[in-house]
Amino acid sequence: MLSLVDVSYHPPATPQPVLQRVSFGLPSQSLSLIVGVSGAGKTTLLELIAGLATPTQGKILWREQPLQAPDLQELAGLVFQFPERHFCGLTLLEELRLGHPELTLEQVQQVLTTVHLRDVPLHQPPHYLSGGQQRRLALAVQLIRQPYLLLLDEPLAGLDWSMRRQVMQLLQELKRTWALLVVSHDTCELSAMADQVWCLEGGRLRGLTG
Ligand SMILES: Nc1ncnc2c1ncn2[C@@H]1O[C@H](COP(=O)(O)OP(=O)(O)OP(=O)(O)O)[C@@H](O)[C@H]1O
Repeated sequence: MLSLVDVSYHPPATPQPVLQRVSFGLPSQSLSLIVGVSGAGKTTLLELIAGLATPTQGKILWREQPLQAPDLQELAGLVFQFPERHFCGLTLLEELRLGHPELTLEQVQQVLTTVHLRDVPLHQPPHYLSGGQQRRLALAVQLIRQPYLLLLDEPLAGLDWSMRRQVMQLLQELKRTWALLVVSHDTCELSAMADQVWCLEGGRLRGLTG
């Protein structure tokens, strides 16, 4: 289990801390949801867990051991909001192998099967995929690194009803294997499948359901 213990984040540029004494645990095979209005600190929290920023106080632990940013970068896969805007590969294969040219075709096919993109040709440009397929590719880009934890920033944003359903179905499947943490500005459809739901308000976290 990955745990946050009294994590605060107070960059010098802000009069108030962005996050204050945030504590929670992320068990494997579960989906946790954090809701909060715009500016509540949701993305900042994901960046701390992904090792892209460092808490100014508190600890992030993995099996009781404190973790540093490089450990977190290994353990967590962060899917940004509108991830399709950040695709750089000219083809699906290139996108999946960015930074990991050693990945075998078998590993690539395996992850594409996991996200139900097995039938899409590997030479297809990512931008030719539908919105729902692009979100699934963004998940595959993180899954292929075999993280413990998937961090998802507004995974349903900008999708129509049928694409939202596709992505939700996939998240339901992924939580059988991975720990998932989703942040969103509303309680959205995902709260029905969440194992724990918290609200982030004024930099503090409070539980909504368990
Ligand atoms: N390093 C930093 N320096 C100054 N301010 C920061 C820093 N990191 C975060 N903030 C501020 O913290 C606040 C929370 O930002 P964050 O993007 O985490 O919110 P959010 O809940 O994800 O919002 P949204 O839903 O609009 O994406 C913002 O006001 C942001 O400007």
